[in-house]
Amino acid sequence: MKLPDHRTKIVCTIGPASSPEPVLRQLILKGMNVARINFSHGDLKKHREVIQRIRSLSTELGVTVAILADLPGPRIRVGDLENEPLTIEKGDTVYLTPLDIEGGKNIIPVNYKRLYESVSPGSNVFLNDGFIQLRCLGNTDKGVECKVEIGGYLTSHKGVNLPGSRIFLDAVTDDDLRFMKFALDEEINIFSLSFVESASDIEKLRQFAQQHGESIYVVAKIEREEAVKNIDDILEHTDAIMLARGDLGVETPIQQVPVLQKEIIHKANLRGKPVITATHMLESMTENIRPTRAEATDVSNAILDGTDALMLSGETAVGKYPIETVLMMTGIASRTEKWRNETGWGTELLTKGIDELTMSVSDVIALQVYQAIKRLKVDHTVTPTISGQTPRRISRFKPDCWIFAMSRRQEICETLALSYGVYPIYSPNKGGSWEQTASTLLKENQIASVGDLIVFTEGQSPGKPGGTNMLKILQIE
Ligand SMILES: Nc1ncnc2c1ncn2[C@@H]1O[C@H](COP(=O)(O)OP(=O)(O)OP(=O)(O)O)[C@@H](O)[C@H]1O
Ligand SMILES: CC(=O)C(=O)O
Ligand SMILES: [K+]
Ligand SMILES: [Mg+2]
Repeated sequence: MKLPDHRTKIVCTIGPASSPEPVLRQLILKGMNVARINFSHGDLKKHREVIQRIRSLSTELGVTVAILADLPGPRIRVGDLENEPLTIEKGDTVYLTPLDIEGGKNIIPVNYKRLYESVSPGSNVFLNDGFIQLRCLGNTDKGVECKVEIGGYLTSHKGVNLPGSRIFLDAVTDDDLRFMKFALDEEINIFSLSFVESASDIEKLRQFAQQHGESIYVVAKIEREEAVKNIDDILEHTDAIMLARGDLGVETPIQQVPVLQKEIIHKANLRGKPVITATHMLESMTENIRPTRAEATDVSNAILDGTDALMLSGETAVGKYPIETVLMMTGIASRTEKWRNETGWGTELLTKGIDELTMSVSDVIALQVYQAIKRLKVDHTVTPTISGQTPRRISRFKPDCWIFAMSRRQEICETLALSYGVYPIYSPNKGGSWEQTASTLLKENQIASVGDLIVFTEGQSPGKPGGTNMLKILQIE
């Protein structure tokens, strides 16, 4: 058991650059808490190999590493292009076609059958994360005729966004269900869903899992205008959210992304739902060994906004420096957290508005744990947990001490890999009190020493989730 220097959780997207065993090993040793598998890319055989590799490294190194299966949702993509990259110039006319053909000069295939119905003259179409912008003129025999407003280079399978247009695709597609079945068979129980619009999309995923006898942890990806509008309801139903800034910056005005980030993180914090801030965090490190100043600042600011986790995408999936990128991220995180703990910067925001929420008994206990940590300079928090709720409720305040979450269930430990400052400990604990088990463990691992203050939470009816109703403050003897 070795505690990291940083308490912000690190999510790495795994791709060709990070799949080899030695790279995965280093990523885990340097601070990766969650491995994200993006089912929009790669093939199932490769995914299975990577999943098995991560599991065995996690056991060997004694580090909890959660696996997050990212489902594409109703994602529209460019099809295959004959010659790549295709140069698209401002002022050109191009045709978008739903036919499954190879794209070429001025004709771009799109994997969406009902394209003609979704767009109308004047609609905007964005390609490749919004870097290419088209305006629709109308439907023709050749396809949807579009004028290029902003040109660029296009390669196969890049994303297509139709902000403001109605999309006739299921929120959870057949592909999503196929990927989900595969992931459930691999004993993955953490899923993120792309392009969520409302809480019912989340419920569909849960129902499918239930039909397979599984209960899952859902991360709703906030990347559509609709999701921003429905954020309160989504937070009510989801387990966590991801600020998927890549698509969010195309689907909503990019100028609004920074304030949406702040508002949405705050709302999620208040409700004790973990947040992952994603996309372009250290983007330039995909190619370079040093990030830009703006990127370093972005990482730090997301932490000060109250994010639980930070995500790397291309940086670790296809980048030249996956390990260096994680080290850079954890370095910025530990500096920022130390400073926040010293100055209290932004911490008043973490409790702002909490009085207006209805609170359960365990919410009140969590708030008291936070007060105790602040006022008594508590050294460690220990929370035995069944569902993970108590440690998550404490974690939302981003306190200045580790929250050791002890659970009899490995899959709950994995979900806690997403919560700020939570150190999950899988502990079958057959016989013996949690208090004893925890004190012994912390002493044996030289984490706690004589005189240390520990906050310990407990439920009166052990075995019942949501039953935490006690708080004890103990001194290690
Ligand atoms: N398993 C994989 N195999 C091959 N390439 C991958 C894999 N995962 C990711 N990549 C590459 O890394 C890039 C960045 O990863 P990311 O997960 O952000 O994908 P994206 O397509 O940009 O995002 P999204 O699917 O969430 O819209 C991708 O564009 C893709 O080229
Ligand atoms: C991660 C993701 O899906 C996005 O940023 O759009
Ligand atoms: K995806
Ligand atoms: Mg996206």
